[in-house]
Amino acid sequence: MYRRKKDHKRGISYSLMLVGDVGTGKTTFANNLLEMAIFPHKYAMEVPELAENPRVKVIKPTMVVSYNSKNGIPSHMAQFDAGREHFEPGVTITSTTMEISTGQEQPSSRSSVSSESSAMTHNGSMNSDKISLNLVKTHGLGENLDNSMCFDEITGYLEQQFDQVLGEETRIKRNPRFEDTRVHLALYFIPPTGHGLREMDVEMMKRLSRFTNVLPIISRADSFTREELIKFKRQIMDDIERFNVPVYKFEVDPEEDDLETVEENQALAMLQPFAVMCSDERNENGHFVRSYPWGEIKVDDDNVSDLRILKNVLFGSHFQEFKDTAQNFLYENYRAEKLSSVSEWDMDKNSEHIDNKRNSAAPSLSNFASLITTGQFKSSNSLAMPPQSETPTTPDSREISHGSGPESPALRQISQSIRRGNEEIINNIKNSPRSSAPGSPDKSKLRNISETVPYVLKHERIIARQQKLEELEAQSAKELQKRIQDLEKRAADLKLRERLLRQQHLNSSNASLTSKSSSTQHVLPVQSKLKKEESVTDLASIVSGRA
Ligand SMILES: Nc1nc2c(ncn2[C@@H]2O[C@H](COP(=O)(O)OP(=O)(O)OP(=O)(O)O)[C@@H](O)[C@H]2O)c(=O)[nH]1
Repeated sequence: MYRRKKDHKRGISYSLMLVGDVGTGKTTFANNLLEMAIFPHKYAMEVPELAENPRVKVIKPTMVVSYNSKNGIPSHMAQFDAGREHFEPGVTITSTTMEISTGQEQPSSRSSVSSESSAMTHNGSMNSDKISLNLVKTHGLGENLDNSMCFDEITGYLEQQFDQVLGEETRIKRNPRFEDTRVHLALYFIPPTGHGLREMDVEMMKRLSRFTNVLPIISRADSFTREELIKFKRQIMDDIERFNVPVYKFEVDPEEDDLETVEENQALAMLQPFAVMCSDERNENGHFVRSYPWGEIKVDDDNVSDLRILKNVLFGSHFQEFKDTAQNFLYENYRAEKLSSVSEWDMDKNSEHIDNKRNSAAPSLSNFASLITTGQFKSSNSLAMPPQSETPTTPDSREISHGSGPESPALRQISQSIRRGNEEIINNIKNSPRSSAPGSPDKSKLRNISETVPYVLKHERIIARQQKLEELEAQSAKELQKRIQDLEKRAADLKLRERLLRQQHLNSSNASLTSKSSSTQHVLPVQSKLKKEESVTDLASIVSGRA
């Protein structure tokens, strides 16, 4: 009840991500989806007029939320300027939060928001009349020669949102203002090539699908004739099957679902991937249209664009389904994986990076291991460097690695016991979160976990980031070295060539001198002989001179 009241007040949170190559129409799509010119185009000369849709209110303006690639320094919460976006290397991720009113008091024109309202009330999935929509956009994907960094950046962002929830969940005292920014659905924009999926599309969608639902979208659908579009859609679905891309599928369960849902999902499955046509232009009736010399097309026309259907799917029929799948399936998988691997990871990393970590002020993961087995931190200053004189309550990985090497049976045994303890604690949290008496060891264990897990996750990310930077540095150093070698080789070649040319030149002048001297009846035989001896390679001329 309390949650519902809160939802009612704040609005149901919903997070969408728009991913795709540059120029695939993400900005135009977002503007059409919200029925207002909210996002400026990258190369637009004029900033569009805002606040055209009374149902949409911007709560948080567009901000950069990614760690951009500049030295790994976060540009977190920097204001975003679409006009300067191309100066940033890699990819930029922005987030815009808006409140969409879905109340019945609004005029019931055919719009995304009104259809969403009716669909949601009809499905019983929502009692609120507000949606707090977080629209995440990626900028710059496909602009770099090597896009792997962009993939990492985007999936890193998605993972970070999971980590934040995981950290929050494990706290004893929750933050009442915590905002869940897990992305429920990513719309992946496929450029209208007419040639199926590219390697980049397959890779990006696969990576996204670990953290969110993925819907492939064909952009700029007006590029195709009806037959071409059917063929292109078939090619894409074939590629999705062939490369096992786990996109969201409109599947049915005939035993569970009612007839209406079965029919609806079957129709949507036939339509997939949705092909949209969008525009910034409006006609005199306020409809978004694309006008061409031969006529005008409405972007909501079902004969040429799936935009209207997609809007209904996003905010109506599958709204709750996307949220549930993202939170109850994808996040739960991630959570279980993370919690069960964190202690093992700790042991491995500690033995591998023992020297690097010794001077690190970051929280030590070995704390996590020790608290799982004992329920106590090694030190109350766990986030700082542990004092040298401190005696740990359990043998931590440092001692183990000093004592008997990383592969010792003791280490394995401890790792197993940590795992068991970890699983036990997770089960305790799941089954009886309130069962332990105040001050009991379980409670202190839980408190310690709740304090540690957020730092463990953060620390893990920092180290991964550091490693990535080191890898990049090593790679660029290698490339630089290779270039230097190439340049040196080329310089040596050029020198050699220059010498050869000089000698050739010398030889030819000597040859002409010889012919002159012979024609002047051998007037200067000694000098010419001496000159030619200076040249090492011109053996023929020396021989002829001597002769
Ligand atoms: N023909 C056609 N053009 C479109 C469509 N949607 C958008 N465009 C045009 O495509 C160009 C790029 O559209 P944007 O919406 O800026 O694309 P984007 O993906 O946001 O681009 P970046 O900001 O570079 O990532 C603009 O000139 C749009 O007018 C469409 O459905 N059909």
